[in-house]
Amino acid sequence: MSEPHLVLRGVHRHYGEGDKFVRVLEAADLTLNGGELVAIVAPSGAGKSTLLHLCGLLESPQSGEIEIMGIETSRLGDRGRTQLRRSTVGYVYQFHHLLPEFSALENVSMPQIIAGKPLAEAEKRSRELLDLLGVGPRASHRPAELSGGEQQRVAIARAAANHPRVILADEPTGNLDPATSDLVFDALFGLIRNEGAAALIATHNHDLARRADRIVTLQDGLVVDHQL
Ligand SMILES: Nc1ncnc2c1ncn2[C@@H]1O[C@H](COP(=O)(O)OP(=O)(O)OP(=O)(O)O)[C@@H](O)[C@H]1O
Repeated sequence: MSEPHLVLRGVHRHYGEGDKFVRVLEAADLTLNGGELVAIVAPSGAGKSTLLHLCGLLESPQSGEIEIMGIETSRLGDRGRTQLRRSTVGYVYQFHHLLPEFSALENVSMPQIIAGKPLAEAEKRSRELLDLLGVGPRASHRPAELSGGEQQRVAIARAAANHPRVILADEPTGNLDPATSDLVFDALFGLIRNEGAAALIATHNHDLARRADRIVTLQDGLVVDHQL
């Protein structure tokens, strides 16, 4: 079997001190393999966003190891972390965060251009992704000219633009109605399988979580397997 895309070992993360001390993760372990889709379902404040930020190298743990594509990240400096994040991680948020003055095609091309890809190649990849996610016909539309579900599918295409090995999604359907959530999840699932990425998706939607390969929750600072 190929190496896991993401591994957390004994990760500890707390915030604040004294009466503001909040222990979020105590000794969290998690392994995500390529093509695997894991849903994380836990109550508000349990630490889902914290876990995703740690996996995406946006925050550092106080102790423990986080490995992405075999690279142990604790000894990397800020530049090394940023480089690794840009080349291996794609992030999808609850609100799409697309750039309002740019078209769907430009929004998806942007991270590729920043990574140094020539424009024609970037646009080719963007069109493939937009087609795969069912929003190809909206490529020239700006975010305000798209529905909520379309905006979110463009945001997923953008997250996948640089072939990330790990896709992290924080409530990606949190502000969509059930039918649209289903559509966006279908698109996200199809994409992850197609690209062979590993995905960790925080969601409050149990029906969607059940469609993942595995469901985990956070309990006493640990990541534990969960059945709904
Ligand atoms: N920067 C911070 N400083 C202090 N405490 C923080 C910080 N970020 C998060 N916390 C605390 O850590 C805990 C976990 O927060 P987190 O946002 O990870 O939860 P969550 O499970 O994503 O919640 P929700 O479902 O409501 O978004 C919360 O109790 C929160 O108050």
